[in-house]
Amino acid sequence: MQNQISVQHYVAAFGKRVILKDVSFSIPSGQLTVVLGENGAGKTTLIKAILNAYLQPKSAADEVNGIEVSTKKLAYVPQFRDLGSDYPLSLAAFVGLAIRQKGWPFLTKKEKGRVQEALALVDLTDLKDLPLSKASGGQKQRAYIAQALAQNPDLLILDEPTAALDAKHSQEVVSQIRNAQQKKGMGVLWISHDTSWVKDFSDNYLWLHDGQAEFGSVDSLPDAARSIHQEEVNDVN
Ligand SMILES: Nc1ncnc2c1ncn2[C@@H]1O[C@H](COP(=O)(O)OP(=O)(O)OP(=O)(O)O)[C@@H](O)[C@H]1O
Repeated sequence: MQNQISVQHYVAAFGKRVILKDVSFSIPSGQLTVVLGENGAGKTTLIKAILNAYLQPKSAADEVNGIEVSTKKLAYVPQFRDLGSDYPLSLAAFVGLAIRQKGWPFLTKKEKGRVQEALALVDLTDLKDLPLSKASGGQKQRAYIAQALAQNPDLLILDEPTAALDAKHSQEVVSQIRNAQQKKGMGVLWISHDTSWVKDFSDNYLWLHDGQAEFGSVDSLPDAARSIHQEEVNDVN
């Protein structure tokens, strides 16, 4: 199976503080990999390095800090985005914004179809005309995910997309993303502190701990990775 991300001897350090020590792993294409690790383990640092490797011009992208990203289109949904209470666009227009061609004011029929499909994947079809500023936190989060999905990425990176959602809506987003990932055959790299769904809805885990990165199938997810996170989630609740 082809790898979408290959990391060889990557080191993350801030001054003398080493966060990740010489880590190596590969993330296969077309699968859902959940990134686990306690607060401060280096998850966001690693994701930033992966995004940088993707964004570098081709000549430099082959190996940036030992990271190679082999994907044509990457979409990223950050952890928190506040678009303000006067944001003027509807959910559908917001989703369409990401795929509208430069210099062309209208979406083509095909592009409109992509917007509709992305909204349907996160169950927002009925709310498509709602101004984004009036949407609830969970609806906004789903709109951000729909905007990423409408770009038809080969690789979707999500930074805790369910962090602000209650258990019911979290579960819905998890299964919507899993459905979209399987339907589109895309890779998903998903930072999560909630491990309750991981065994049933993902393929692999990448566990960052003690400066190391451990990759494996979710069938062999270590209890230590699972329980630490459950405790964190329970603490918050
Ligand atoms: N620009 C920076 N300068 C100095 N230290 C940093 C910088 N960015 C991150 N760190 C430190 O690196 C460590 C890893 O941070 P990172 O945000 O990657 O952790 P994380 O696993 O994403 O944590 P969380 O679960 O809390 O989001 C933390 O101790 C953080 O304070």
